[in-house]
Amino acid sequence: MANLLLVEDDNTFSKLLTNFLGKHGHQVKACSSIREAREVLAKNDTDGPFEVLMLDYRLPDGNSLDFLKTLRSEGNRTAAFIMTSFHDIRTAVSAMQTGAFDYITKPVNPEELLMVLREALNKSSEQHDADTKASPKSKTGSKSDKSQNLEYIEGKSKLSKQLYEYVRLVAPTDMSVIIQGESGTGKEHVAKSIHRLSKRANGPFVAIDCGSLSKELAASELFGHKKGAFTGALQDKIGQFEAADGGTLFLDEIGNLGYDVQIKLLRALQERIIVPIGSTQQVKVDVRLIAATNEDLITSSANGDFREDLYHRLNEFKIEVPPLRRRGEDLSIFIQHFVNKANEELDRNVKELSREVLEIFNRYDWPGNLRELNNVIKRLVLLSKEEVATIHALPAEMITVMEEQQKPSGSDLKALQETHEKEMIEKVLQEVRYNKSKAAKLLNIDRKTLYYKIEKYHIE
Ligand SMILES: Nc1ncnc2c1ncn2[C@@H]1O[C@H](COP(=O)(O)OP(=O)(O)OP(=O)(O)O)[C@@H](O)[C@H]1O
Repeated sequence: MANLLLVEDDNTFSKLLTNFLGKHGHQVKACSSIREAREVLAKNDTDGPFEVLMLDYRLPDGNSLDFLKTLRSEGNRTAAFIMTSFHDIRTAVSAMQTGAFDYITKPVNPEELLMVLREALNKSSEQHDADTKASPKSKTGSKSDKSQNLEYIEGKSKLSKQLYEYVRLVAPTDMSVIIQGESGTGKEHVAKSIHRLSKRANGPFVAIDCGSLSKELAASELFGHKKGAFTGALQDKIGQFEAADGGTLFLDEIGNLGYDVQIKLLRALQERIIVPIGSTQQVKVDVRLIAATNEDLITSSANGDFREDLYHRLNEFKIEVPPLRRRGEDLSIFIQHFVNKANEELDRNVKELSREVLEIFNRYDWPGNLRELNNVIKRLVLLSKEEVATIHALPAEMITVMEEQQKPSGSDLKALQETHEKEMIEKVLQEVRYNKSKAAKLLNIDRKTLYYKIEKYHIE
């Protein structure tokens, strides 16, 4: 039995979920707004802490991503997943950067819900194990490796070949690397590949998700602390820099680190020395750093959000991981890989996907990249009892959205105009590396109009 917090403003759906989960042995506390959820979390009068937060995306007093961001910044690290309509999928994708564990599309399929919940509970217990361990290799705040399938595939497209050529080129050196790419493109996989092909392969690979750390926690997580250094520092703690000694430290979503921590990080990189919080003792460390980001750190440093000196120190080598929609023939290779993986995990025997499903997959632009493909296939396999997975196991709204996208016909002038407008905006944004001011200027519209159109056309 698990203790779950459900935040959902649709009362009928909320009751349905509560009953359904109750029948499966879980205890659910349901709230209908962020305010109410905050009160419940503050009181914490349930039997023990919540193990999983299930959050509807749109709530009457805000959206659950902002809510989650606040919770994370306050140090709450309970596993959370977002429930969202397919229309909001792009937002759900960014949920991953706010430290959500996963997302699930509405209407929620019961079997899928139980599967995601099971995975969230696994994650929650791993987190708990890590939090209660005070050993030097404690993975507190770090991304755990345990549940991840280490098997990976490279793909055959030109972009993939180039990607892995760079990986093999930089791996044996001790250079710091920045891995840039959209959410879910496989940046962590690339980082692990570099580690495995490096001279440090026998040393530890420690991954930290900077997106899910509060500003206060980040410094102690990276550099460790002495007992009593701050409220809550009940014992000495070794930071992840030390845990990664002799190996590789992977900092995911590095753009989320606060300015103070950035200064400390720069010093650690330059001098190869760290000082735990509350200590005066310097500790020598031998760590290779790999950082990942899905934003353009040059722009962030121009805006003053990211220190330029740190950027240059990290950027000894940069690797761009291409989005799935640009990886051409790789799509079918990844489909096969994820189908095999899902068959194994879910004890199914799906041999192939129907022609309609493949057509949709080929046309869809996969904003959540490999993670989204993996999720959609997992759902497809879970719901397919036959050897051929058909369109019926796809989220209904995915099919609707694809049908809508197909609509612009030669005679539908408005739709054609909109398609052209969308393509033009995407092209210009890419040209100016997503600098919106520059893009607005080139397109001869004001920034506000550009933002409106980006939202309207769901441009990333
Ligand atoms: N080359 C690969 N082969 C097989 N699976 C992969 C590969 N790359 C990524 N994946 C799978 O895709 C998902 C996303 O990968 P990963 O976490 O590495 O992406 P990411 O870019 O680091 O994501 P984020 O931006 O959210 O940090 C994971 O489930 C991972 O197992």
